[in-house]
Amino acid sequence: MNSQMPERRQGPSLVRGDLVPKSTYDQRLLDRKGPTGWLHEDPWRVLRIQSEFVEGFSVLAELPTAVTVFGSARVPPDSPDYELGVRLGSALAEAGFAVITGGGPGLMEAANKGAMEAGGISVGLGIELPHEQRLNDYINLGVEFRYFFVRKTMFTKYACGFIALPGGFGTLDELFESLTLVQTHKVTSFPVILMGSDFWGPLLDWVRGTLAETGKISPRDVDLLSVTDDPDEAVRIVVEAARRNGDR
Ligand SMILES: CC(C)=CCNc1ncnc2c1ncn2[C@@H]1O[C@H](COP(=O)(O)O)[C@@H](O)[C@H]1O
Repeated sequence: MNSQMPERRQGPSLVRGDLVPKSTYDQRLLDRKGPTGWLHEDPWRVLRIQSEFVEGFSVLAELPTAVTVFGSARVPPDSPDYELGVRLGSALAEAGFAVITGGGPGLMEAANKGAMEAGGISVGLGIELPHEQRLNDYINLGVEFRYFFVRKTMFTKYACGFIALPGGFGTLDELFESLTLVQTHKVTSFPVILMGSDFWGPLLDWVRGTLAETGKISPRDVDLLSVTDDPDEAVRIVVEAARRNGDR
């Protein structure tokens, strides 16, 4: 063998001759002049998604049993629905539940406000949006996510029930995702509660009428939803389900 041949050990491998690269792994790692296109490629995204799960699980794993509250981002503080959200957040906190919301304004803020004012744990799981936005002021534990689907896992994993206040597409998306998880037994003994009977009434009529009557859902599926205007009643439903599930 030619002892003049250049040789390099690279971790577990050995390269000689023309295969010896001009730089080392460390040099390339520390080189700030390299291209950055890989930041936007899928293998790197997968790592970023993984890190988001790791961060979310780490921050939330030691929460007490929580209830996730969904609701409109657009409701102003002087509206009756905001007031309902505050009362709901307080009632949940007084019953010992952490309250998880999407961390935004409107009814998310209302539920966080109620929870915080009642001395509870008020959690905001924020999402990066195209327009500037920060977590609301009534959160004592906040996590910001890049990916909607990672955040949605956190809404479910740490909660023992979902409560939907009035809302638009975002709330409906979260409500129906929750219902599908319950319907398909991906989560068990999980109450899904609608608060605001006037607001949700027409949707429920359509669920009972059109969906059930045309066989798109089973008649029993209608019972997966509870409706109330009373925060204490919502808490009672969650507590009973949590007891059945052995959560508390
Ligand atoms: C004023 C405005 C559009 C702010 C958007 N800011 C938001 N911040 C955090 N979560 C959000 C936001 N918009 C929608 N969501 C998610 O979707 C639901 C509300 O959507 P919507 O307003 O009902 O359809 C919330 O439960 C929340 O999880």
